[in-house]
Amino acid sequence: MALLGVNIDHVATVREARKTNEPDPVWAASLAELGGADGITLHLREDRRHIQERDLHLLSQTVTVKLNLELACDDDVLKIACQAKPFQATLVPERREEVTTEGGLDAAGQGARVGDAVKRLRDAGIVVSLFLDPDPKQIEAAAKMGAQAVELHTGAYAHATAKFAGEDELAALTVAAKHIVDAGLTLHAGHGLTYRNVKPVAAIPDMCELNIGHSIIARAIMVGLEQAVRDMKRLISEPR
Ligand SMILES: CC(=O)[C@@H](O)[C@H](O)COP(=O)(O)O
Ligand SMILES: NCC(=O)COP(=O)(O)O
Repeated sequence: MALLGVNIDHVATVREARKTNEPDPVWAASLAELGGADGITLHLREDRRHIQERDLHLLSQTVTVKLNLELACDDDVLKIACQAKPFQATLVPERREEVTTEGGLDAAGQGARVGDAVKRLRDAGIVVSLFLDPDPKQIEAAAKMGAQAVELHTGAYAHATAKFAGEDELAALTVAAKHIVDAGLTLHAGHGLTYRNVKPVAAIPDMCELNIGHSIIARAIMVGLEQAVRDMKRLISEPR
């Protein structure tokens, strides 16, 4: 069964809407753990629009499950990551103007930059995952540069399922997943997954970890975070 990493960015989004001190993503992480989260994910963006360095430092000391830090291949955040030493780092592309992460990392086209980031993180003892589109050349580049895992970007599948389609996108994810596993890398997936579209992705063979944020936090506003996490855990553990 795939592990569930709960992304708590959007708890911080609500806090930053008022630049105050609530709701606290550190509290949210504890509640997510109580609901059965296997991991906590956070994205320290260059523009600090939600998660702040203070959150990362406190979460590094308090989270008792796997802490997964998403970050760009940027010198400043790489330094912060190497000091905070989360269990895992997932390298992602970033554009200041984007509403959320739009595409996968270009590990094939920016091999030197991404490879250097992988090395710095691994030298600090951090497990490294790359957030990639389901594209064979990207997966091959990830394996060559020493990444240990690939998180498949499920955004195209998620967009399609919102229009009651998604079979082609799911097929592309399934083929890429096999490629990742055959290359000796651990298989993760995430982005745009919801209570409605998660089950087919959770059922992809060898799926090890799903990172889900927006949909869980949206439901948590209605039912509470522990319950929202429990509901998602149940879905990913049920057969398709
Ligand atoms: C990499 C990814 O798919 C997302 O988790 C992304 O990091 C989310 O960033 P935002 O929370 O800023 O949308
Ligand atoms: N890497 C994906 C993630 O952490 C959560 O993305 P989303 O569920 O907020 O779209």
